[in-house]
Amino acid sequence: MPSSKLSFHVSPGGCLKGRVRVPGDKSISHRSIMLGALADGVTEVTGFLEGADCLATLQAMRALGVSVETLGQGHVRVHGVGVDGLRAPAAPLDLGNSGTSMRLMAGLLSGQPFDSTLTGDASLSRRPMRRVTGPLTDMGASIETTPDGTPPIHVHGGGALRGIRYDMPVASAQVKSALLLAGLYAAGETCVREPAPTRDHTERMLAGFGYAVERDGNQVCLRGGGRLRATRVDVPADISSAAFFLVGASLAPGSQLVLEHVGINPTRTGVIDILRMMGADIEVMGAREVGGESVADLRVGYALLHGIDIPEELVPLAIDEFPAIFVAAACAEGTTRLTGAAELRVKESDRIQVMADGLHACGVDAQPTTDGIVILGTGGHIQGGNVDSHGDHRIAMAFAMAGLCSTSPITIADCANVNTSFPGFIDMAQRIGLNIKAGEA
Ligand SMILES: O=C(O)C1=C[C@@H](OP(=O)(O)O)[C@@H](O)[C@H](O)C1
Ligand SMILES: C=C(OP(=O)(O)O)C(=O)O
Repeated sequence: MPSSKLSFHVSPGGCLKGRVRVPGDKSISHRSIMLGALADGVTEVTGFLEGADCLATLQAMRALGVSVETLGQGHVRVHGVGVDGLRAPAAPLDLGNSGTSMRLMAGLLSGQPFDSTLTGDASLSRRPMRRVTGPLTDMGASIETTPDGTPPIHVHGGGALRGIRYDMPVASAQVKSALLLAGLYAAGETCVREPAPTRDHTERMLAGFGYAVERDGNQVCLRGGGRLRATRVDVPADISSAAFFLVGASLAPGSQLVLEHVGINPTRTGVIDILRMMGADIEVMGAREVGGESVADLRVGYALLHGIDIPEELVPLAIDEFPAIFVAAACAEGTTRLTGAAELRVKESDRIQVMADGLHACGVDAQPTTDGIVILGTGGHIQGGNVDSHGDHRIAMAFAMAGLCSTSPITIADCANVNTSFPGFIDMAQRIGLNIKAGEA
């Protein structure tokens, strides 16, 4: 039976208790492999996310001639080949479900002397790529998408890149990172200006690999032609995965949970701010610096949540957490309004429409808008129902948490892609008290 038939079945009730460390940060894991590959020397990565998305990046790097050892339990050793050491791949690079892999690799491959093709699954093949191919073309790259601007992407290598100054029309860390990676190969300076702060892991990690990056307000610049020095990367637990349990524990009376060693880079903590504005009881404990990134343990207990108008400036800082936040809003007292989040429509699914449909299936009044949603919280429980995740990992895990505030079971279809970002989700969720089972639909 195809794995897309995997479904989750959540029974109502229960609460979340204990201490857990969710898997490694997806964004940092991707970058550790890419920069490790381009560095001189051997990079040791610990805490690496062994989910399908980051493994797609790892396989792509192997196909480009980089030796990458997977030593178990998130320990990966990357034998860097230097900025000029990649080799032409023998076949198209299949990046599965991973937008980050495709967009960052498009930048990286634009600077190579060989041709390459990037493909993905049905979801990735619908996602917009002109946001990277446009500015890469301005840098002198020869790069094509389909006429719709979707994958596959064909990169014709061998051209000379030149640095540009680019004002991003959308706040996207993937676009910023793609241009910085291409900028490593460009003559002169590449500068990217963002309309609002987005995750800055690329800039931080480049600095960790000894590459000079200048940051000034909303602009980041680097000069091409430098080299990267291998280093150690300790990947913190992914706040985007922790977010599901922050929401679940907030919704279920009796919950008391500690999420260990979570990355709390300020460009990622919008979910904590938003949930606290809604009344959540979240404590950041023992904040510390690990390899250029901040980490902390997060304690979360049950709290009565209320609806809010989500400040637009928090949107890029919580962009992947909205499916979970919508579930919190559905169980909260009063109305929650989100605006300025049209980007949610071009993720692994149209997260505004798919969440609205799922919430309707659970009896919640949720009105999608062009750039957001209005959710009328029930002030307690929602109904159960049958929800379709459309193969979107974050939708599947968000509705799994909804079981903690539903009156009857919730069945969620098409959940296999949870493995892209959170392998072991079912086991960990069961261990801390969620009444969830996975099965073939
Ligand atoms: O750079 C990254 O690692 C990511 C950036 C974000 O995408 P956008 O750049 O499209 O906002 C985010 O949604 C994605 O999960 C990971
Ligand atoms: C949008 C996401 O990832 P990507 O763009 O890498 O597919 C996500 O993980 O929520």
